[in-house]
Amino acid sequence: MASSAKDDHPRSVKRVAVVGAGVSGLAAAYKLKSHGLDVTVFEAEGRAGGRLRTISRDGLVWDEGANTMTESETEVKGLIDALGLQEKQQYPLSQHKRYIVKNGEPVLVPINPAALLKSKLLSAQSKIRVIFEPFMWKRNNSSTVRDENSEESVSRFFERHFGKEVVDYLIDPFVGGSSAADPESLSARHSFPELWNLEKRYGSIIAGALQSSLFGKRDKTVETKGGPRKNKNQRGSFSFQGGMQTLTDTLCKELGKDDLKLNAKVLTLAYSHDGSSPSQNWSITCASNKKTQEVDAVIITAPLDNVKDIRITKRGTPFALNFLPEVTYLPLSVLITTFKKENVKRPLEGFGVLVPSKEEQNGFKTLGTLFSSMMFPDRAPSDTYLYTTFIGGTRNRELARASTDELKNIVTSDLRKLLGAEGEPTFVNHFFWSKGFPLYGHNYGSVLEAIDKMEKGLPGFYYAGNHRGGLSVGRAIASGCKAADLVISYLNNASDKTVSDK
Ligand SMILES: Cc1cc2nc3c(=O)[nH]c(=O)nc-3n(C[C@H](O)[C@H](O)[C@H](O)COP(=O)(O)OP(=O)(O)OC[C@H]3O[C@@H](n4cnc5c(N)ncnc54)[C@H](O)[C@@H]3O)c2cc1C
Ligand SMILES: C=Cc1c2[nH]c(c1C)Cc1[nH]c(c(CCC(=O)O)c1C)Cc1[nH]c(c(C)c1CCC(=O)O)Cc1[nH]c(c(C)c1C=C)C2
Repeated sequence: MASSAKDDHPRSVKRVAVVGAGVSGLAAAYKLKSHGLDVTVFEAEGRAGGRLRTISRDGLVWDEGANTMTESETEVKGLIDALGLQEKQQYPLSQHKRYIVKNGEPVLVPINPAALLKSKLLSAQSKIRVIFEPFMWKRNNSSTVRDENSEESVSRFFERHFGKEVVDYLIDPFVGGSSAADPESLSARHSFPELWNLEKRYGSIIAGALQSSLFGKRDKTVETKGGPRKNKNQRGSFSFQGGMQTLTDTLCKELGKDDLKLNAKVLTLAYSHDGSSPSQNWSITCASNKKTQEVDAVIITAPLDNVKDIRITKRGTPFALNFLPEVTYLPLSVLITTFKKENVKRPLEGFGVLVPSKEEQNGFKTLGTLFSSMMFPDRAPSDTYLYTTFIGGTRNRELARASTDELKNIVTSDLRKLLGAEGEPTFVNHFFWSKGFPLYGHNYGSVLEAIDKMEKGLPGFYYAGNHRGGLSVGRAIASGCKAADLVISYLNNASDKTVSDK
């Protein structure tokens, strides 16, 4: 019997390597370790956290990467609970107040039908089109539902349903503020999979969303060991006391120093299983330590661009990754500025303001600004406002690379127009992400296929992170946790196989 054979010959603990100490890699490592496996995380940089990056200096706290996250994925709630981080979760004040610039002025984004009817954001014609979308679809059923395999852009998808103004003043700023991309470059199927499926099922997006949320209410409460629990958190976005990096710092603490190798860029991965044993099929070398490390399975969370640089061999033969398509990356600059409150003449309360591309004609050059110290007052002294402004993305790749001085002038000019911020900022900090975001563009389907092919060709090799299934922190965590589950069942299957082979 399998179990007695196991007891007679206790197997040493299985070892797993995780490449990349961003939030997906750390979440995967935490799950594997909680499962009793030996884990080593290899990180190329001298710090862990990846795109979660918080700085505290001179009484200011700011995030240079992700600023908030949501609990839309069940894995997030599970992780926060397991880490005991609920007490440190910080919900932004007035987070549902979000603004979009129209004709040079910030306009509150309507969050219900009554507010939409009153809003200055859309013309009467567009409002009518939104309200009548469910009926319009029925009339134009055959012409509006697109071919399932077509690679339709986000702009075309929404324009068919709601018209051009909705794309220009709702969709364009929304995708800018959640991916730094523009609606023309994004694939509708991959950027809005839920809406894509709603259209397929119901035709009308609005009718579909209403129906599915009515039915969904039943589905959203899930049974867990601790009793029924809401699947989706209704409280919206959040951060942590001390900023987003609190999450990855806590994960690192749980892992322990020995299990996390910094300045350890992975250079080679060799799969060498010869059929004699299921254990330690993988050898790894990294930059800091040329000594080879043996592991049973590998999870890679490095950006695909970096994966191409790793030399992978399978039983002595190079495993060429030339089938991986080019991923387009979007550059982004993040500018932190502070102003004395008395110098900001029209401050706004809420989450932040987004600038549609159309508003470039009114002289705006930024993508948007988070009202960071309005959301989290403990992030700046009480007489100071701290703002986080984003520049670049698909809208202006060149500007993302501009000097700190040039960007400071651009941000100061936009904040003067939007909030009446007068004079120079009292503090400026600039962080440049040369490859801030992978673009979920029209070739994204082939990226997913290539990831599958890579995993199929390499036993015990799994890929996770924000290139797969979503850009958000929550999706990256979910992806890491899924990869950890796959490793666990791969190792269990391998052990069962050997034991029964005996
Ligand atoms: C400016 C900005 C703002 C954002 N805002 C938000 C937000 O508000 N809300 C939200 O939900 N999401 C936001 N995101 C997205 C989110 O932060 C990321 O998608 C997520 O953190 C990605 O995590 P990851 O683990 O997949 O990748 P990463 O964080 O990129 O981690 C990958 C790690 O792999 C390492 N690595 C690369 N190559 C190797 C190698 N060969 N060997 C070893 N290590 C290697 C890298 O150094 C890196 O640390 C934002 C991102 C940016 C850039
Ligand atoms: C203006 C540029 C950007 C702002 N944040 C980001 C950019 C590029 C990056 C970003 N923000 C979010 C995500 C996760 C996306 C996801 O798939 O969930 C990313 C990659 C969170 C987010 N920010 C906004 C929205 C609508 C979301 C989705 C989650 C949520 O609703 O909270 C809006 C928004 N982003 C920025 C501003 C100023 C802003 C609204 C006023 C900055």
